[in-house]
Amino acid sequence: MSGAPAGGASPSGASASSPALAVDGLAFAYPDGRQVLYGVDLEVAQGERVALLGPNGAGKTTLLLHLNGILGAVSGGTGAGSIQVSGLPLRKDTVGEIRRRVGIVFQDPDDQLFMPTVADDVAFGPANLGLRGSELADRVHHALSQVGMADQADRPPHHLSFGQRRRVAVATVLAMEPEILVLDEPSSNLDPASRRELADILQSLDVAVLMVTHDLPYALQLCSRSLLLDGGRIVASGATRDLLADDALMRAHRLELPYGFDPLSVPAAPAVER
Ligand SMILES: Nc1ncnc2c1ncn2[C@@H]1O[C@H](COP(=O)(O)OP(=O)(O)OP(=O)(O)O)[C@@H](O)[C@H]1O
Repeated sequence: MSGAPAGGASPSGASASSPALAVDGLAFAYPDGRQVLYGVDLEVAQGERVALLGPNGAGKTTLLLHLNGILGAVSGGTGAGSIQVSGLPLRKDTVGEIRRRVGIVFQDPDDQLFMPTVADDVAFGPANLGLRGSELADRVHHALSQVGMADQADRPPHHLSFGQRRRVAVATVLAMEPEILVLDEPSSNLDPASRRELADILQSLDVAVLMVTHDLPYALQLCSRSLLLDGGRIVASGATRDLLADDALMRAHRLELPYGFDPLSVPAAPAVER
């Protein structure tokens, strides 16, 4: 969480009372001219978990890649709009701090794991921030403990199962003590037990989450609120249960629940006051 004083802005512009993430009027076209985002507005409150739903090609990944400046104006691209993370605006001079604050867990853990051991991978980011010695070791141990992988610290990542590698990828991001955890399809390719274990881990974390997912029961279980992106626009926003129970909305945007799944029969994730 932000170290800024409650209710006031720090010299960096960060504020503990600001939303964890605020996106305002985000528009973007790829260099080939294809317009993918059209004025996207969204907010994730401190401690809130929000699902970003939408059919293939809606622009979800394109949006995620803007959140830490991989795409967008700070990377030399074109577009419009603004992004703030706990009150700190994304700009060329803040992109380093924004990348620490926005922890993106990509769909393929092997995109994020490249060191000889699990501990080395988790240490990589905090070591780049300047942590050393016992401070670094404690940070690594804590992040691995948060995902139940502390006993695997000395193993090479490629000896782990896919589900374990995804948990380590989450730990690499948690070790940066982010303001918001951004997950791209966290339940994809997981067996039912690994899927449930990851849900338990995500529910135990005290950090805001924005989660792109096609796994609608997962969104319902973990996220009290969902946003629906289609054609580069937020077309619906509300309680996940209400969105999933809206048959006409679901059909209009190519979202389908598993056969026989009734969103009204599942306890909804508790809402966070915003
Ligand atoms: N590098 C690129 N250059 C041009 N167009 C791109 C590029 N990357 C993605 N697109 C286009 O942008 C649109 C949105 O893609 P994006 O991957 O953001 O959607 P998505 O909602 O994440 O889809 P999915 O659910 O399939 O992952 C698609 O039409 C895609 O073809």
